[in-house]
Amino acid sequence: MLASGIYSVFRRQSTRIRPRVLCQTVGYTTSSALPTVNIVEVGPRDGLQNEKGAAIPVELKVELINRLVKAGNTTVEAGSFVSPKWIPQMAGTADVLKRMEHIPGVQYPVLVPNKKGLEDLIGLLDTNSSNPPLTDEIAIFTAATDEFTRANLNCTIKESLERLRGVTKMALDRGLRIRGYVSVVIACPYAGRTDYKKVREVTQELIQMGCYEVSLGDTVGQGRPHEVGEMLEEVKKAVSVEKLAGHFHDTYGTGVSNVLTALQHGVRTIDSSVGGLGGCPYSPGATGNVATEDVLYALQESGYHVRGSVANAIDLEKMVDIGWWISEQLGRENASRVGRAIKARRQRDEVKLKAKL
Ligand SMILES: CC(C)(COP(=O)([O-])OP(=O)([O-])OC[C@H]1O[C@@H](n2cnc3c(N)ncnc32)[C@H](O)[C@@H]1OP(=O)([O-])[O-])[C@@H](O)C(=O)NCCC(=O)NCCSC(=O)C[C@@](C)(O)CC(=O)[O-]
Repeated sequence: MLASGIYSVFRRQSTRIRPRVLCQTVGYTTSSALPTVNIVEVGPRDGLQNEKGAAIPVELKVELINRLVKAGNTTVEAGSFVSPKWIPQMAGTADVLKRMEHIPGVQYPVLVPNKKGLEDLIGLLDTNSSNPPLTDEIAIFTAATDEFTRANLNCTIKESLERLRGVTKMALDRGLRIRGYVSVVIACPYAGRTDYKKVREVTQELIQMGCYEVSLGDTVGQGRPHEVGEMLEEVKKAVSVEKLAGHFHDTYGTGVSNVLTALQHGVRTIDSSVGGLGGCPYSPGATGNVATEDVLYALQESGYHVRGSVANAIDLEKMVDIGWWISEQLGRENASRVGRAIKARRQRDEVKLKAKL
């Protein structure tokens, strides 16, 4: 009964995880009949890549990833094999992969922009025949406007897709799973409002190349819920909603609303970032991703089940601790509203307890 329950929930996610491995390794159970939401924790990549100032030590990145997995996250983006001249904070991703814990059943995708990044990753995998492997998943990325791809990848959309065709072929030949990203799906910092038809075309191309899923990025964090809904309905004309994920930055405070809208439109995978870490190096003024804590709180008792490995969930209280810990380590404000509220609640509880003693 339990096993079939687990399998029926995970069958729809068969491209994301392998149920049998998962059951044996992290001992998940899920009897929930509720629709299951997958969280892709992007803090260690999308979050940290945008931190200004001194280089973030490898040890800190490793500790962040390990803590996130202990809190129940089952997909944690671990870094990028990009040019350190372009994104200095992602230097050392190979060392991060080598030093962090690898829990069977947990996915640790890494971004690669081009063949050079993929060759570096494959070189690393070839010299580390660990089981489980250091990673078995890459994420590739492009955008829905030429202006943004020029800023982010130094080429047009068409050129980026041509490059990515070579990357995906090589990755699939190597047995790696591929996740795709399309940035600026609602608005672009350089080109204004995005044409949703372009989002549809680019998403479709990434799926045809072999991505098992494409994450649609409101990179600027400017999207309003109705716009997210309109964009998704356009993309769904060409791509099945099971293959779509939502990636919302929270610049205008619409992150959680946009997550809920995406779920209403059938999306079941959401990217988010502990403590709301991040921004986008090529989207001036954009804040971090919607905070994972805020998403978890919004989804409690909402009719959705969030998949995770701690008591069959992601532990919100532990995520709050991590959000505060990493914010302090980085000397930044904690951007999670729920993180701040829960800390205040804990302080009040402590005062009440002391008063009773
Ligand atoms: C793609 C390039 C390299 C083109 O940049 P380019 O300058 O046109 O590339 P190039 O081929 O001329 O190479 C320039 C130098 O970079 C090196 N290089 C080249 N490739 C690599 C590599 N993979 N790893 C390490 N080094 C690399 C290459 O070897 C060379 O070194 P040099 O000869 O000058 O010493 C550059 O534009 C780049 O690295 N862009 C990455 C940008 C990036 O990582 N952006 C952030 C991630 S996307 C994002 O955050 C959005 C997302 C996914 O979260 C969703 C959303 O929110 O919308």
